[in-house]
Amino acid sequence: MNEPVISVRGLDVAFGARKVLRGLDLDVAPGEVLGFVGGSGQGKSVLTRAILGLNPKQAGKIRLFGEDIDRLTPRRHRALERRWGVMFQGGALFSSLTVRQNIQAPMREYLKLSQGLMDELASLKLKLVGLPPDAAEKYPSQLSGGMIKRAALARALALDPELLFLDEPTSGLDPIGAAEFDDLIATLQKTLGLTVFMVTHDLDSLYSICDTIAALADGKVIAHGPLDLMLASDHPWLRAYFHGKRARAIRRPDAVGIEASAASDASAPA
Ligand SMILES: Nc1ncnc2c1ncn2[C@@H]1O[C@H](COP(=O)(O)OP(=O)(O)OP(=O)(O)O)[C@@H](O)[C@H]1O
Repeated sequence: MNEPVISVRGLDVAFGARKVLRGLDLDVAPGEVLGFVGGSGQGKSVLTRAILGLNPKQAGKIRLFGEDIDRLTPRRHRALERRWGVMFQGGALFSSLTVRQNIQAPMREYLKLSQGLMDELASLKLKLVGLPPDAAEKYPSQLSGGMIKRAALARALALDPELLFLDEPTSGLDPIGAAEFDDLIATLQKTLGLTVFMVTHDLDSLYSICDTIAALADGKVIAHGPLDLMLASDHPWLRAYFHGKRARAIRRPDAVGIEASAASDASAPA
């Protein structure tokens, strides 16, 4: 088996007396599109930030592209950072910079390129995420919610990453916008061969673009596998999540049996 792109073992993260992650294990394989789910406040963002080295951990090992992040020299760590892109919740664009400048921010930080080349690259990234050329000179406050997401995705792709972290990419989008954004992620993943770690509450995204799903509860990954494994799980949180009232609205052509079993489970909490 190929070495995982992300490997987490025995991860503990606490804030004071509050233990958020407790001995968490997770592997993400090359090319995998992982949807990471869990109740609000369970620690999905904390895990993402710990993997990115932005949250200190109390115990455990995190390996990225086979490298133990605790054993890297600052120079090696910086080289590794260029191999991933992050789209933070809400986009987190720099409000005082134009879209073009936002996309070029990682290039300025990590690469030494001429302004002309950075302009060409920024135009390319805009095209890649389906934004019109005139979006380049706009400020985030002049963009719609959907355009902000696309601009944030373009910035996450600025350094041609192999690994993409997405924190609730479709939140706040209307269903059509969310479906278009899912399609965009799926297309980019295939054409660029990305590994994707996506925190989401969006059941449609899980059904339509994720190869596997990992669920977080009580500080641990309680299940990790394809959708069918999640649907078959007896874990109360997974049953509530995948067979609750909201889940029943989701229809798949091949899901007759699943829907029948969900419909019969009238007692499952939403
Ligand atoms: N810097 C911090 N200091 C103290 N507590 C924190 C810090 N960051 C996160 N927490 C706590 O850790 C817990 C997990 O937060 P996190 O944002 O990871 O949840 P989440 O699963 O991403 O939730 P949501 O789905 O609502 O975004 C919360 O109780 C939060 O208050």
